[in-house]
Amino acid sequence: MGKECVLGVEQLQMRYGTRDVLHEVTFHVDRGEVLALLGPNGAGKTTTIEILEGFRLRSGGRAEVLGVDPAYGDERWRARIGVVLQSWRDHGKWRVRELLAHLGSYYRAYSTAEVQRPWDADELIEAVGLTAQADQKIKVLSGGQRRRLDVAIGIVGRPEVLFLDEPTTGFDPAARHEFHELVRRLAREHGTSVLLTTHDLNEADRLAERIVILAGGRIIADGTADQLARRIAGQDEVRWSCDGQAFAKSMTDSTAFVRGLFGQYGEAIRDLEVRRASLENTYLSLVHESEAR
Ligand SMILES: Nc1ncnc2c1ncn2[C@@H]1O[C@H](COP(=O)(O)OP(=O)(O)OP(=O)(O)O)[C@@H](O)[C@H]1O
Repeated sequence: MGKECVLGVEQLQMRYGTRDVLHEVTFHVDRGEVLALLGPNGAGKTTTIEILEGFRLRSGGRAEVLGVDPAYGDERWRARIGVVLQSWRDHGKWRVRELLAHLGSYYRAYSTAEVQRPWDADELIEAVGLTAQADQKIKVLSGGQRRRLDVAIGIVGRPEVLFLDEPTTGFDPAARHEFHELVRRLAREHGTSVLLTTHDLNEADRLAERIVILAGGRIIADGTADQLARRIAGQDEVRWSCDGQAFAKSMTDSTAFVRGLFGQYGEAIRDLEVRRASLENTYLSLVHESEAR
């Protein structure tokens, strides 16, 4: 079965005044796919996401989300997308369950046979790990708990496409782990397509099936973490020790190297370790390469 593209930009351009900040950016996301948009500060990630959310008008090129040009998305279209915005501080007096039930009620009119809207408030609260805080006022929540609430607000309408702009900033490691599980479940079980920006390369590696790297408003890489790693030389690092001496070497074909090593030294080889280039190495190398051009 062919994959269904739910979101895409082609030759996308953005100009602020006389400055071009996006240059012919082209990528797409399939149904149920998690795509991470990475890039240094100022690369154009938020601008791209805001254009796709319909919050910003592009200067050129094409954009489509769920078959609609975001510049002309109506309420029905908006009900099918989810956006995680930063903290709902103005609602400090509301209680968690109360706010989610209230916001969810706006989506009821957009419920369909395939997608029941909104998400039941208690089920949603459990899914984001806020059960113990369900009856607390928002102003007493910790930073990480507020962020979980932001995520709950973003998905209360059971969106088909979810935009997450640096979603786990301020999460403790356990909250981050639970959040990753939630995003995977949304993609796998509910077919939600996710476009995520993050500076946490571990997060991108764990969550995303595909990674797009933007630098200076241009796409410099697009592929799986493995495909990107293969683009940089010396991708694997092999470490071993022999007769009490430690060795380390970077190479492209570690399998052949290890075979040769055992052929030559056999039983004398100890502490063998083979490491694929981390996404961090790959990312730094690709960004550095693009800056040198
Ligand atoms: N409203 C605006 N007016 C003028 N320039 C802007 C505006 N918003 C963003 N920019 C510029 O556009 C470029 C891209 O910004 P954007 O916020 O999209 O980058 P980003 O990749 O999301 O960065 P970060 O990782 O720091 O969040 C930057 O050079 C920024 O200064």
